[in-house]
Amino acid sequence: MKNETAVAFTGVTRSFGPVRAVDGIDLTIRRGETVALLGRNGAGKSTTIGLLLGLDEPENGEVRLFGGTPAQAVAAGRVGAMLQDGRPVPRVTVRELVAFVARTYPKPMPVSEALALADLTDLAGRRVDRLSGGQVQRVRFAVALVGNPELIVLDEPTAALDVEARELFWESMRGYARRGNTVLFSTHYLEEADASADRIVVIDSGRVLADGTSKQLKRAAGGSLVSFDLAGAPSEGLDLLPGVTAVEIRGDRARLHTDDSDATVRALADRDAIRGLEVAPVSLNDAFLTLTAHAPAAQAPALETTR
Ligand SMILES: Nc1ncnc2c1ncn2[C@@H]1O[C@H](COP(=O)(O)OP(=O)(O)OP(=O)(O)O)[C@@H](O)[C@H]1O
Repeated sequence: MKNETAVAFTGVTRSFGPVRAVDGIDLTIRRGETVALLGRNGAGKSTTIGLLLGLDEPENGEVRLFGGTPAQAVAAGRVGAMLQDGRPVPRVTVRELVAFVARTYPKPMPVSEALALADLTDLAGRRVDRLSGGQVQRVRFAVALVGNPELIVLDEPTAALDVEARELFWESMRGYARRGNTVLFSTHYLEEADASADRIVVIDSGRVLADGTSKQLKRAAGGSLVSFDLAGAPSEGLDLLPGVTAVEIRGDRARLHTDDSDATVRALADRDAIRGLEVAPVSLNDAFLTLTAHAPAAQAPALETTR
């Protein structure tokens, strides 16, 4: 069961007028995986999720869920979703709303279990329209999982949550994933992808730029960063040093991306260029910036981090 395919995109495209929101995506997600869809504003994440859920149709290519169409998987109750827009329903309590949704699924989990997973047990009797933004997000999470779906799709689930609420949310999500379920979530938060996903798919301009574990992405972007003060020395030739894959000069400081930091540091020592030397692993943030550096800028290049 573990290796069975949950999600398969093959050559999927979707345009809006001149904008190619999804531009030939091939993507396979196996059952039990937790995958982060990471990208800048306008990268194509929500469009991809809409196609996955069958809310929208691809122009070219095909989307399959559990070997069938998205509509079949959704109708069979195998998919739960938490999308970006969704207003609280007035006047019903949290328990009433979750119970109502549960009745629309063929094999729901007990309502109390969904409430516990979303950390809502203490709020079960409260009216949904009287909750804080973070509490409403948890209700939406409970609504997404009460049908006991094998695949849960979360579009920027922690947008607008504070740090503590975000951590609680991911704890709940990991609890759900540990039961063997498949999770796909989109985010701009690099640390969230790093901490909560088995695999990260970076998309930009509707294309998959990178796909792998956070370790693999960091390695693809150059394994370490070696930085030092130029102290007035010329920067020519730094790109030719052993291991170096890219060079950035910021003021008087040079930052070398390297896949062999030992060899790079030895070569710098030979040049007597080790003033203020620092060696650090590439962060996922650096990896993301390197990977998207050559792509055309998205409409709003905001890159958020949780720290
Ligand atoms: N219904 C639509 N009509 C016209 N253009 C659209 C529509 N939906 C999306 N787009 C465009 O398609 C591109 C991809 O948008 P999408 O919402 O998929 O990106 P995103 O990665 O989810 O962005 P964000 O992080 O800002 O939510 C953008 O250029 C967007 O303006």
